[in-house]
Amino acid sequence: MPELLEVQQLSAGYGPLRVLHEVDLTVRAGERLGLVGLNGHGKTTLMRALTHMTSWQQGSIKLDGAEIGGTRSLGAGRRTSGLVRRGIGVAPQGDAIFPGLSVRKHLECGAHTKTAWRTRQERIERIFDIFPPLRPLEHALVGKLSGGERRMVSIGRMLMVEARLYLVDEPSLGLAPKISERVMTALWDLPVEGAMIIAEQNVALLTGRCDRVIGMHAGRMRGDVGHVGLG
Ligand SMILES: Nc1ncnc2c1ncn2[C@@H]1O[C@H](COP(=O)(O)OP(=O)(O)OP(=O)(O)O)[C@@H](O)[C@H]1O
Repeated sequence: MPELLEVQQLSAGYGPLRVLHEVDLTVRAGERLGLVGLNGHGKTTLMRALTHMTSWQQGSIKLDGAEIGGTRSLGAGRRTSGLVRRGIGVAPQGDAIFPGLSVRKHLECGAHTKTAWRTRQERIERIFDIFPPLRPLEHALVGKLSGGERRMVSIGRMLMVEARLYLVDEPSLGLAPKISERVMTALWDLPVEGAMIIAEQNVALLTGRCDRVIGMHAGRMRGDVGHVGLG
């Protein structure tokens, strides 16, 4: 499989704080990579650096061979919308949802390309097939949903366009074990042509639901934990 994401010597942080230290990482097309590490070791910061959401960064990030990294000393988010258009989809930690909007409106927010907007109805149907509990909640306000349902909305919104690289940050956070397993299994079952990185503290949840798991400790990669996929 060709390399879809190639990260070399990526450092990033916030103000004077350096969180990532010369990270190297390669992800192949079709691969689902689990990123494990304890709280505060830099998993979220790596995902933010891939979308230029840290306050500064340096190092190379190649997406499908094109350089999207480089040195940036100020200004989180200036290139983020361009990177999303280039094919990076994000389900951020802790949902980042709008409590006053309905499930349908959230999913429509994810349809940000012209093609996705034109075909949003069938895309929403597909999300309901992936997460059946959302179907009867189509017009419910997201603020009234359970944690598990909100997580499904957040991931569903990410899936409304075909991304090359999906970044899913701690899908199990705050969820009951059974619901976490359901969400993780749905992620594993998705037919994805690009690649997916799933950050997770609970390595057991990744077992059987990722092709490869890498550890992260104190802002550095800790090598492959192992190939734990089913396929
Ligand atoms: N916006 C920010 N400003 C300053 N420091 C931050 C910011 N976000 C994270 N940090 C710090 O960066 C370090 C790494 O945090 P990060 O969120 O990347 O870790 P993580 O492995 O994803 O853990 P978590 O599971 O809590 O998200 C921590 O020391 C954290 O306090």
